[in-house]
Amino acid sequence: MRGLASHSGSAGRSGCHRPCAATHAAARPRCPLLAAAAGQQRRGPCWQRAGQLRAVVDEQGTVEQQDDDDEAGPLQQLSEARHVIVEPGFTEAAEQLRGVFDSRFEDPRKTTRERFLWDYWFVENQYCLVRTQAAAYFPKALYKRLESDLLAYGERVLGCRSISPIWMSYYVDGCAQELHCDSFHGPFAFVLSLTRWEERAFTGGETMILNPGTLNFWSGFVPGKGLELTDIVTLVEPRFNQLTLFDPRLPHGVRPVRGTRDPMKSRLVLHGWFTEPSPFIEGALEPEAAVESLNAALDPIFEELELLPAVLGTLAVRLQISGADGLVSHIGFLADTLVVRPGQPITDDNGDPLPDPDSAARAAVHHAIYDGLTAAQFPPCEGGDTFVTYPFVFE
Ligand SMILES: O=C(O)CCC(=O)C(=O)O
Ligand SMILES: [Fe+2]
Repeated sequence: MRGLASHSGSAGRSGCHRPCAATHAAARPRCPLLAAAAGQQRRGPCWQRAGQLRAVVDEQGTVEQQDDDDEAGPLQQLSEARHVIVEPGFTEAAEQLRGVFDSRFEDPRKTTRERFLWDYWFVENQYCLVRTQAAAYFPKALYKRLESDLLAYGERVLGCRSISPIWMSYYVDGCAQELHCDSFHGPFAFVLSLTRWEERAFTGGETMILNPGTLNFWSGFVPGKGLELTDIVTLVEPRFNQLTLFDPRLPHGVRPVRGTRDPMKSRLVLHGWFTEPSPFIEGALEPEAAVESLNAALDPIFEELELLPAVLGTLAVRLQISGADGLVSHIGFLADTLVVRPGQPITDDNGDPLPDPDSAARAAVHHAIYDGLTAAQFPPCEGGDTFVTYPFVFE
Protein backbone atom coordinates (compact mmCIF):
# COMPACT_ATOMS: atom_id res chain seq x y z
CA MET A 1 0.00 0.00 0.00
CA ARG A 2 1.15 3.45 -0.80
CA GLY A 3 1.35 6.10 1.86
CA LEU A 4 1.53 9.78 1.33
CA ALA A 5 3.82 12.37 2.77
CA SER A 6 4.33 16.06 2.49
CA HIS A 7 7.92 17.19 2.87
CA SER A 8 7.35 20.85 3.37
CA GLY A 9 7.47 20.96 7.15
CA SER A 10 4.88 22.91 9.08
CA ALA A 11 4.03 25.02 6.02
CA GLY A 12 2.77 21.85 4.39
CA ARG A 13 0.23 21.13 7.06
CA SER A 14 -3.33 21.09 6.02
CA GLY A 15 -4.40 24.32 7.73
CA CYS A 16 -7.92 23.09 8.28
CA HIS A 17 -10.01 25.55 10.20
CA ARG A 18 -12.40 23.90 12.51
CA PRO A 19 -15.87 25.36 12.50
CA CYS A 20 -16.97 24.87 16.11
CA ALA A 21 -19.42 22.05 16.58
CA ALA A 22 -22.40 23.62 18.23
CA THR A 23 -25.90 24.19 16.94
CA HIS A 24 -26.69 26.97 14.53
CA ALA A 25 -28.80 28.72 17.13
CA ALA A 26 -25.79 29.58 19.27
CA ALA A 27 -23.32 32.35 18.51
CA ARG A 28 -20.23 30.51 17.39
CA PRO A 29 -16.79 31.98 17.00
CA ARG A 30 -14.45 30.17 14.67
CA CYS A 31 -12.27 27.75 16.60
CA PRO A 32 -8.53 28.24 16.36
CA LEU A 33 -6.34 25.87 14.44
CA LEU A 34 -5.14 22.84 16.26
CA ALA A 35 -1.49 23.47 16.95
CA ALA A 36 0.77 21.19 14.98
CA ALA A 37 2.97 19.30 17.38
CA ALA A 38 6.64 19.98 16.67
CA GLY A 39 8.59 17.05 15.30
CA GLN A 40 5.47 14.93 14.97
CA GLN A 41 5.98 11.89 12.77
CA ARG A 42 3.45 10.43 10.42
CA ARG A 43 1.68 7.48 11.93
CA GLY A 44 0.97 4.39 9.90
CA PRO A 45 -2.24 2.79 11.04
CA CYS A 46 -4.70 5.29 9.65
CA TRP A 47 -3.20 5.06 6.20
CA GLN A 48 -3.03 1.32 6.21
CA ARG A 49 -6.72 1.32 7.01
CA ALA A 50 -7.43 3.91 4.39
CA GLY A 51 -5.49 2.04 1.75
CA GLN A 52 -7.58 -1.06 2.25
CA LEU A 53 -10.77 0.87 2.02
CA ARG A 54 -12.73 0.30 -1.15
CA ALA A 55 -15.28 3.02 -1.36
CA VAL A 56 -17.62 4.15 -4.09
CA VAL A 57 -19.52 7.39 -4.32
CA ASP A 58 -23.04 7.29 -5.73
CA GLU A 59 -24.71 10.09 -7.68
CA GLN A 60 -25.90 11.78 -4.50
CA GLY A 61 -22.33 11.91 -3.24
CA THR A 62 -22.98 9.15 -0.70
CA VAL A 63 -19.90 7.09 0.08
CA GLU A 64 -20.57 3.41 0.54
CA GLN A 65 -17.85 1.30 2.06
CA GLN A 66 -17.32 -2.03 0.36
CA ASP A 67 -15.69 -4.90 2.20
CA ASP A 68 -12.85 -6.22 0.16
CA ASP A 69 -10.03 -7.88 2.04
CA ASP A 70 -8.31 -9.37 -1.00
CA GLU A 71 -6.16 -6.55 -2.13
CA ALA A 72 -5.43 -3.06 -0.97
CA GLY A 73 -5.83 -0.70 -3.93
CA PRO A 74 -4.33 2.76 -4.18
CA LEU A 75 -6.06 5.54 -2.30
CA GLN A 76 -8.92 6.84 -4.37
CA GLN A 77 -10.62 10.18 -4.09
CA LEU A 78 -14.00 9.75 -2.48
CA SER A 79 -15.45 12.81 -4.10
CA GLU A 80 -14.94 14.63 -7.38
CA ALA A 81 -14.05 18.29 -7.00
CA ARG A 82 -17.27 20.20 -7.56
CA HIS A 83 -16.44 23.83 -8.24
CA VAL A 84 -19.76 24.41 -10.01
CA ILE A 85 -23.12 23.01 -8.87
CA VAL A 86 -26.36 23.59 -10.75
CA GLU A 87 -29.75 23.11 -9.05
CA PRO A 88 -32.72 23.50 -11.41
CA GLY A 89 -36.21 24.33 -10.04
CA PHE A 90 -34.83 25.85 -6.86
CA THR A 91 -37.68 27.74 -5.18
CA GLU A 92 -41.47 27.78 -5.36
CA ALA A 93 -41.25 31.54 -4.90
CA ALA A 94 -39.58 32.11 -8.31
CA GLU A 95 -42.76 33.07 -10.21
CA GLN A 96 -43.81 35.46 -7.47
CA LEU A 97 -40.38 37.11 -7.38
CA ARG A 98 -40.40 37.52 -11.14
CA GLY A 99 -43.99 38.82 -10.95
CA VAL A 100 -42.95 41.68 -8.66
CA PHE A 101 -40.22 42.75 -11.09
CA ASP A 102 -42.59 42.51 -14.08
CA SER A 103 -45.37 44.46 -12.40
CA ARG A 104 -43.02 47.35 -11.66
CA PHE A 105 -41.63 47.56 -15.18
CA GLU A 106 -44.58 46.62 -17.36
CA ASP A 107 -45.85 50.19 -17.69
CA PRO A 108 -42.75 52.31 -18.33
CA ARG A 109 -44.73 55.54 -17.95
CA LYS A 110 -46.01 54.69 -14.48
CA THR A 111 -43.94 56.31 -11.76
CA THR A 112 -43.90 54.64 -8.36
CA ARG A 113 -41.30 54.92 -5.61
CA GLU A 114 -40.14 51.29 -6.17
CA ARG A 115 -38.88 52.32 -9.60
CA PHE A 116 -36.16 54.44 -8.01
CA LEU A 117 -34.48 51.66 -6.10
CA TRP A 118 -31.96 50.81 -8.79
CA ASP A 119 -28.23 51.57 -8.92
CA TYR A 120 -26.44 51.67 -12.29
CA TRP A 121 -23.15 50.06 -11.32
CA PHE A 122 -20.37 50.96 -13.70
CA VAL A 123 -16.68 50.27 -13.15
CA GLU A 124 -14.71 50.89 -16.34
CA ASN A 125 -13.65 47.63 -18.01
CA GLN A 126 -14.94 45.56 -15.09
CA TYR A 127 -18.61 45.80 -14.06
CA CYS A 128 -21.63 47.19 -15.86
CA LEU A 129 -25.10 46.26 -14.62
CA VAL A 130 -28.17 47.64 -12.87
CA ARG A 131 -28.58 46.37 -9.35
CA THR A 132 -30.65 46.65 -6.19
CA GLN A 133 -30.84 45.01 -2.78
CA ALA A 134 -33.47 42.26 -2.77
CA ALA A 135 -34.35 43.02 0.86
CA ALA A 136 -35.32 46.57 -0.08
CA TYR A 137 -37.03 45.64 -3.35
CA PHE A 138 -39.38 42.79 -2.48
CA PRO A 139 -42.34 42.75 -0.09
CA LYS A 140 -41.09 41.56 3.30
CA ALA A 141 -42.84 38.16 3.39
CA LEU A 142 -41.66 37.27 -0.11
CA TYR A 143 -38.10 38.30 0.68
CA LYS A 144 -38.18 36.16 3.85
CA ARG A 145 -39.35 33.20 1.79
CA LEU A 146 -36.45 33.63 -0.63
CA GLU A 147 -33.96 34.06 2.17
CA SER A 148 -35.19 31.03 4.09
CA ASP A 149 -35.05 28.79 0.98
CA LEU A 150 -31.46 29.88 0.39
CA LEU A 151 -30.52 29.47 4.04
CA ALA A 152 -32.06 25.99 4.24
CA TYR A 153 -30.04 24.95 1.20
CA GLY A 154 -26.88 26.54 2.57
CA GLU A 155 -27.18 24.75 5.90
CA ARG A 156 -28.01 21.30 4.53
CA VAL A 157 -25.87 21.13 1.43
CA LEU A 158 -22.98 23.53 2.00
CA GLY A 159 -22.78 23.70 5.80
CA CYS A 160 -23.03 27.49 5.61
CA ARG A 161 -25.36 29.12 8.06
CA SER A 162 -25.59 32.58 6.55
CA ILE A 163 -25.76 34.51 3.29
CA SER A 164 -24.51 37.92 2.29
CA PRO A 165 -27.15 40.55 1.46
CA ILE A 166 -28.88 39.34 -1.70
CA TRP A 167 -28.41 41.46 -4.82
CA MET A 168 -30.82 41.55 -7.72
CA SER A 169 -29.32 42.70 -11.02
CA TYR A 170 -30.54 43.14 -14.53
CA TYR A 171 -28.35 43.19 -17.62
CA VAL A 172 -29.42 45.01 -20.78
CA ASP A 173 -27.38 45.66 -23.94
CA GLY A 174 -23.74 46.33 -22.99
CA CYS A 175 -23.98 44.98 -19.43
CA ALA A 176 -21.38 42.43 -18.31
CA GLN A 177 -19.05 41.42 -15.54
CA GLU A 178 -15.47 40.98 -16.69
CA LEU A 179 -13.33 38.29 -15.08
CA HIS A 180 -12.84 38.65 -11.34
CA CYS A 181 -12.49 36.61 -8.12
CA ASP A 182 -14.50 37.46 -5.05
CA SER A 183 -14.00 34.68 -2.52
CA PHE A 184 -13.46 37.25 0.25
CA HIS A 185 -17.28 37.31 0.51
CA GLY A 186 -17.65 33.60 1.34
CA PRO A 187 -16.77 30.08 0.17
CA PHE A 188 -19.66 29.68 -2.32
CA ALA A 189 -21.14 32.22 -4.73
CA PHE A 190 -24.73 31.78 -5.90
CA VAL A 191 -26.78 33.00 -8.84
CA LEU A 192 -30.54 32.37 -8.79
CA SER A 193 -31.93 33.20 -12.19
CA LEU A 194 -35.23 34.96 -12.80
CA THR A 195 -34.45 35.16 -16.54
CA ARG A 196 -36.92 33.47 -18.86
CA TRP A 197 -34.02 32.01 -20.75
CA GLU A 198 -35.96 30.29 -23.54
CA GLU A 199 -37.69 33.57 -24.42
CA ARG A 200 -34.66 35.83 -24.05
CA ALA A 201 -34.09 38.66 -26.52
CA PHE A 202 -30.32 38.91 -26.11
CA THR A 203 -27.11 37.04 -26.71
CA GLY A 204 -24.51 36.38 -24.01
CA GLY A 205 -25.46 36.51 -20.33
CA GLU A 206 -23.97 33.15 -19.34
CA THR A 207 -21.97 32.87 -16.14
CA MET A 208 -18.41 32.16 -17.30
CA ILE A 209 -15.97 30.30 -15.06
CA LEU A 210 -12.39 29.40 -15.90
CA ASN A 211 -11.88 25.64 -16.20
CA PRO A 212 -9.40 23.86 -13.91
CA GLY A 213 -7.36 22.93 -17.02
CA THR A 214 -7.00 26.61 -17.88
CA LEU A 215 -5.81 27.43 -14.39
CA ASN A 216 -3.32 24.61 -14.60
CA PHE A 217 -2.55 25.28 -18.23
CA TRP A 218 0.97 23.94 -18.79
CA SER A 219 0.44 20.70 -16.91
CA GLY A 220 -2.16 19.67 -19.50
CA PHE A 221 -0.66 21.38 -22.54
CA VAL A 222 -0.77 19.29 -25.70
CA PRO A 223 1.45 20.75 -28.47
CA GLY A 224 -0.48 21.26 -31.70
CA LYS A 225 -3.91 20.86 -30.08
CA GLY A 226 -6.29 23.79 -30.57
CA LEU A 227 -8.60 25.10 -27.87
CA GLU A 228 -11.83 27.04 -28.16
CA LEU A 229 -13.96 28.99 -25.72
CA THR A 230 -15.67 26.09 -24.00
CA ASP A 231 -12.35 24.26 -23.62
CA ILE A 232 -11.14 27.26 -21.65
CA VAL A 233 -14.20 28.27 -19.65
CA THR A 234 -17.39 26.68 -18.35
CA LEU A 235 -20.49 28.57 -19.47
CA VAL A 236 -23.59 28.23 -17.29
CA GLU A 237 -26.85 29.44 -18.80
CA PRO A 238 -28.92 31.14 -16.11
CA ARG A 239 -32.19 29.33 -16.72
CA PHE A 240 -35.32 30.42 -14.89
CA ASN A 241 -35.34 29.32 -11.24
CA GLN A 242 -31.95 27.63 -11.51
CA LEU A 243 -29.56 28.08 -8.60
CA THR A 244 -25.95 28.04 -9.75
CA LEU A 245 -23.27 27.68 -7.08
CA PHE A 246 -19.62 28.12 -7.77
CA ASP A 247 -16.28 28.50 -6.11
CA PRO A 248 -15.64 32.26 -6.18
CA ARG A 249 -11.88 31.73 -5.94
CA LEU A 250 -12.07 30.79 -9.63
CA PRO A 251 -11.86 33.69 -12.07
CA HIS A 252 -15.41 34.21 -13.36
CA GLY A 253 -17.67 36.77 -14.98
CA VAL A 254 -20.85 37.33 -16.98
CA ARG A 255 -20.62 37.33 -20.78
CA PRO A 256 -21.69 40.66 -22.28
CA VAL A 257 -25.40 40.91 -22.95
CA ARG A 258 -26.25 42.21 -26.43
CA GLY A 259 -29.56 42.83 -28.11
CA THR A 260 -32.12 44.34 -25.74
CA ARG A 261 -32.43 47.56 -23.79
CA ASP A 262 -35.74 46.52 -22.25
CA PRO A 263 -35.50 45.48 -18.55
CA MET A 264 -38.47 43.15 -19.06
CA LYS A 265 -36.42 41.17 -21.60
CA SER A 266 -33.07 41.46 -19.81
CA ARG A 267 -30.92 38.98 -17.93
CA LEU A 268 -32.33 39.09 -14.40
CA VAL A 269 -30.62 37.33 -11.48
CA LEU A 270 -30.49 37.26 -7.70
CA HIS A 271 -26.94 36.76 -6.51
CA GLY A 272 -24.68 36.71 -3.49
CA TRP A 273 -22.53 34.41 -1.37
CA PHE A 274 -23.04 31.70 1.21
CA THR A 275 -21.04 32.59 4.31
CA GLU A 276 -20.10 31.40 7.81
CA PRO A 277 -19.34 27.70 7.37
CA SER A 278 -20.54 25.95 10.51
CA PRO A 279 -22.02 22.58 11.46
CA PHE A 280 -25.74 22.02 10.98
CA ILE A 281 -27.59 19.38 12.98
CA GLU A 282 -31.17 18.23 12.43
CA GLY A 283 -33.13 15.20 13.58
CA ALA A 284 -33.85 13.24 16.70
CA LEU A 285 -30.72 13.72 18.82
CA GLU A 286 -30.49 16.62 21.25
CA PRO A 287 -28.02 19.02 19.61
CA GLU A 288 -25.84 19.12 22.74
CA ALA A 289 -25.47 15.32 22.71
CA ALA A 290 -24.72 15.31 18.98
CA VAL A 291 -22.13 18.06 19.41
CA GLU A 292 -20.29 16.24 22.16
CA SER A 293 -19.96 13.06 20.11
CA LEU A 294 -19.11 14.99 16.97
CA ASN A 295 -16.32 16.85 18.76
CA ALA A 296 -14.91 13.56 20.04
CA ALA A 297 -14.86 12.22 16.48
CA LEU A 298 -13.37 15.40 15.04
CA ASP A 299 -10.36 15.61 17.37
CA PRO A 300 -8.44 12.70 15.81
CA ILE A 301 -9.51 13.78 12.32
CA PHE A 302 -8.01 17.23 12.78
CA GLU A 303 -4.85 15.69 14.20
CA GLU A 304 -4.57 13.49 11.13
CA LEU A 305 -5.26 16.36 8.75
CA GLU A 306 -2.42 18.33 10.28
CA LEU A 307 -0.03 15.68 8.99
CA LEU A 308 -1.22 15.63 5.40
CA PRO A 309 -0.28 17.76 2.41
CA ALA A 310 -2.00 21.13 2.49
CA VAL A 311 -5.21 21.59 0.56
CA LEU A 312 -7.30 24.73 0.15
CA GLY A 313 -11.07 24.96 -0.10
CA THR A 314 -14.22 23.64 1.54
CA LEU A 315 -15.53 20.10 1.80
CA ALA A 316 -19.10 19.78 3.09
CA VAL A 317 -19.84 16.33 4.49
CA ARG A 318 -23.28 15.04 5.49
CA LEU A 319 -23.67 12.27 8.05
CA GLN A 320 -26.66 10.14 8.80
CA ILE A 321 -26.58 8.86 12.37
CA SER A 322 -28.71 5.84 13.10
CA GLY A 323 -31.07 6.31 16.03
CA ALA A 324 -31.00 2.54 16.64
CA ASP A 325 -27.30 2.20 17.48
CA GLY A 326 -25.77 5.69 17.30
CA LEU A 327 -23.44 4.68 14.46
CA VAL A 328 -22.88 6.64 11.28
CA SER A 329 -24.93 4.84 8.61
CA HIS A 330 -24.19 7.11 5.63
CA ILE A 331 -21.56 9.65 4.72
CA GLY A 332 -22.15 11.97 1.77
CA PHE A 333 -19.57 14.38 0.35
CA LEU A 334 -21.79 17.21 -0.87
CA ALA A 335 -19.70 20.15 -1.97
CA ASP A 336 -15.99 19.82 -2.57
CA THR A 337 -13.79 22.68 -3.71
CA LEU A 338 -10.51 21.27 -2.40
CA VAL A 339 -7.38 21.95 -4.38
CA VAL A 340 -3.84 21.07 -3.42
CA ARG A 341 -1.73 23.99 -2.30
CA PRO A 342 0.95 24.36 -4.95
CA GLY A 343 4.64 24.08 -4.26
CA GLN A 344 4.62 21.03 -2.00
CA PRO A 345 6.60 18.03 -3.12
CA ILE A 346 4.11 15.23 -2.53
CA THR A 347 5.71 11.82 -2.41
CA ASP A 348 4.97 8.34 -1.24
CA ASP A 349 6.50 6.99 1.97
CA ASN A 350 9.69 6.09 0.07
CA GLY A 351 10.15 9.70 -1.04
CA ASP A 352 9.24 8.91 -4.67
CA PRO A 353 7.10 11.47 -6.48
CA LEU A 354 3.51 10.39 -7.12
CA PRO A 355 2.19 10.38 -10.70
CA ASP A 356 -0.93 12.38 -9.78
CA PRO A 357 -0.08 14.25 -6.58
CA ASP A 358 -3.25 16.36 -6.61
CA SER A 359 -5.57 13.37 -6.63
CA ALA A 360 -3.41 11.57 -4.07
CA ALA A 361 -3.48 14.51 -1.68
CA ARG A 362 -7.22 14.98 -2.08
CA ALA A 363 -7.74 11.26 -1.56
CA ALA A 364 -5.66 11.34 1.62
CA VAL A 365 -7.79 14.14 3.04
CA HIS A 366 -11.01 12.39 2.04
CA HIS A 367 -9.96 9.16 3.65
CA ALA A 368 -8.82 10.83 6.88
CA ILE A 369 -12.25 12.44 7.15
CA TYR A 370 -14.14 9.36 6.04
CA ASP A 371 -12.27 7.05 8.42
CA GLY A 372 -12.67 9.39 11.35
CA LEU A 373 -16.37 9.94 10.82
CA THR A 374 -17.05 6.24 10.25
CA ALA A 375 -15.60 5.58 13.70
CA ALA A 376 -17.83 8.18 15.40
CA GLN A 377 -20.16 6.94 18.11
CA PHE A 378 -23.27 8.94 19.01
CA PRO A 379 -25.82 8.10 21.71
CA PRO A 380 -28.63 5.88 20.40
CA CYS A 381 -31.93 7.72 20.18
CA GLU A 382 -35.43 6.24 20.10
CA GLY A 383 -36.74 9.27 18.22
CA GLY A 384 -34.98 8.18 15.01
CA ASP A 385 -32.03 9.26 12.90
CA THR A 386 -30.06 12.50 13.02
CA PHE A 387 -28.35 14.33 10.16
CA VAL A 388 -25.28 16.52 10.37
CA THR A 389 -23.72 18.69 7.69
CA TYR A 390 -20.14 19.54 8.60
CA PRO A 391 -18.00 21.88 6.50
CA PHE A 392 -14.26 21.25 6.61
CA VAL A 393 -12.63 24.56 5.72
CA PHE A 394 -8.98 24.54 4.60
CA GLU A 395 -7.30 27.92 4.42
O1 LIG B 1 -24.44 36.82 -12.27
C1 LIG B 1 -23.55 35.97 -12.37
O2 LIG B 1 -23.65 35.01 -13.13
C2 LIG B 1 -22.27 36.10 -11.57
C3 LIG B 1 -22.33 37.18 -10.55
C4 LIG B 1 -21.02 37.49 -9.92
O3 LIG B 1 -20.00 36.92 -10.21
C5 LIG B 1 -20.95 38.51 -8.89
O4 LIG B 1 -21.98 39.15 -8.62
O5 LIG B 1 -19.86 38.71 -8.34
FE1 LIG C 1 -18.42 37.32 -8.81
